[in-house]
Amino acid sequence: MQKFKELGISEATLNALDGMGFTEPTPIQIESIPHTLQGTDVLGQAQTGTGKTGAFGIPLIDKVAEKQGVQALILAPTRELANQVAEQLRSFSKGQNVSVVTVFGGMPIDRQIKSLKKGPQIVVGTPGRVIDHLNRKTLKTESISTLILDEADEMMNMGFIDDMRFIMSKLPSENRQTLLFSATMPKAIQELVQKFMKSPKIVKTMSNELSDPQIDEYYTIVKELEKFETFTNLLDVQNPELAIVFGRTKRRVDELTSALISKGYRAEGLHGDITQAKRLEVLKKFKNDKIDILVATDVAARGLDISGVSHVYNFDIPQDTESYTHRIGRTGRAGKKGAAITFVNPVEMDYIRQIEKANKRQMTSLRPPTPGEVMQAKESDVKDKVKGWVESPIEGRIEKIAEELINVYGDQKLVAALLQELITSNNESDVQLTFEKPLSKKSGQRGNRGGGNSRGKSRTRFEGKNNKRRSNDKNSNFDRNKGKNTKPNKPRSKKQFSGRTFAEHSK
Ligand SMILES: Nc1ncnc2c1ncn2[C@@H]1O[C@H](COP(=O)(O)OP(=O)(O)OP(=O)(O)O)[C@@H](O)[C@H]1O
Repeated sequence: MQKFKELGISEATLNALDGMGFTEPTPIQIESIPHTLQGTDVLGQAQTGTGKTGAFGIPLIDKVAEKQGVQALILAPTRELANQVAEQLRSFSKGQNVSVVTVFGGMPIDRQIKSLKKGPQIVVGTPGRVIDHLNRKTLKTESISTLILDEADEMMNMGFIDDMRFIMSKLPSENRQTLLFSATMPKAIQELVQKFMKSPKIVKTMSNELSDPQIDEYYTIVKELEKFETFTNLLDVQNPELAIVFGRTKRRVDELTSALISKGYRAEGLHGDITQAKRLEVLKKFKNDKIDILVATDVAARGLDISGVSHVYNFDIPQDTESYTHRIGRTGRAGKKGAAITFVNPVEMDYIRQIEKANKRQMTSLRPPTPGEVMQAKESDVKDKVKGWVESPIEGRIEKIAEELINVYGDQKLVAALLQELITSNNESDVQLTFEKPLSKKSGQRGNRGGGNSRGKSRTRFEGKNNKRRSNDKNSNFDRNKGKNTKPNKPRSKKQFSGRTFAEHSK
């Protein structure tokens, strides 16, 4: 197996990689790093979770180290992704004199201006805020020699094509190296971006399937009104380590989050109407195990790298195959296994077939858990919890109440009554989600997202009457969640990942 050293990476960067546990480069890193170091433009495509950030980020550190002024600009479609890329670059450059600054909307511009004045070598940002800084002349471009477009197809889907063109027009072009990476590269995008690049080297390390074989893919046929119950039943039976559940709209995400919280799950929502500070806080909580379920719109579909995500649930079927690929790619990362379960209304089955066809993979039908399986899962969950409770310190006054109750009812009867209450306690709360129309029946040709201008040129979109243009909610900034019930709930204990076993005997 090839080592980073053989790819021409410097000793200083090798030390940082060693500290991160990056012993061997991934295939996309092996294939693309030599070209990047030579200064060639690269169009890189590899499956989700296979190290594309390192593919452009590791050689970039060697390119910019010790230089003065902004050397590289990286554009990403969402603020979370910009932040994550910057964090990775800081890790790659540990111990070296490389400074990385992020610029994205929703955060105070003054602080960004101050950071830019200090002359970082690398700036990572979302297109809107980068343009803002270009117009204010607070982002100096004269020494930029590298432009990186991360998830370029998504930036185009979001309508950033003109913004990207504008940004490129403001950068030196003669000796500029342009790198573009994504897991999905629709033809229209390839054609379009090649105009911005100089004889790019196309590096593809995809297997035949677009979806990662590390991910077991299931679909569950369920009617709209039964979705929530089926979902919580699956959560109880599969007991994910961490789960991301995707809803189609912001309203759906808000309602689903409140409903999960009311049922005792540790969940929080993420969408474009939530303030940026809150969005970053929610992600931090998810990464630090303070919540188990992240409920999100497609704002979380691209690039987010959170280790421990064992399950992705598509509560609503995604509106196009690229979105499906990126959503499920939040699990099964860096060689780990994961499971993705897509809920499908009986009238939406054509969409499952389209995904299968596009990804050249069959999905497995997963029947909803039976009441008996759910009850069994709840019982074993409570048993696990009891162990922890018994081993934790218990206050004297509680011991006293226990003594009183045991004297009245006897210990077995008392424990049985309490267990029954624990196991069935959240069953009664009634949950009403606003009815979402299923995607309309049929089609399957290459679709257009509608909406005019440059949006919608790149996506293999399912066609149908209900396919309104996906709301570009990723960077808007209005906090609708204020005042919503976010009180902490009983944590649920973690069990071994059981998705596959369950699926196997439910085929
Ligand atoms: N050479 C390596 N050795 C070990 N771990 C690695 C290596 N390269 C990347 N990783 C880890 O693999 C995970 C996925 O990497 P990354 O986020 O770059 O994937 P990606 O291909 O950009 O995925 P996506 O398409 O979803 O954006 C990260 O946690 C990263 O730290």
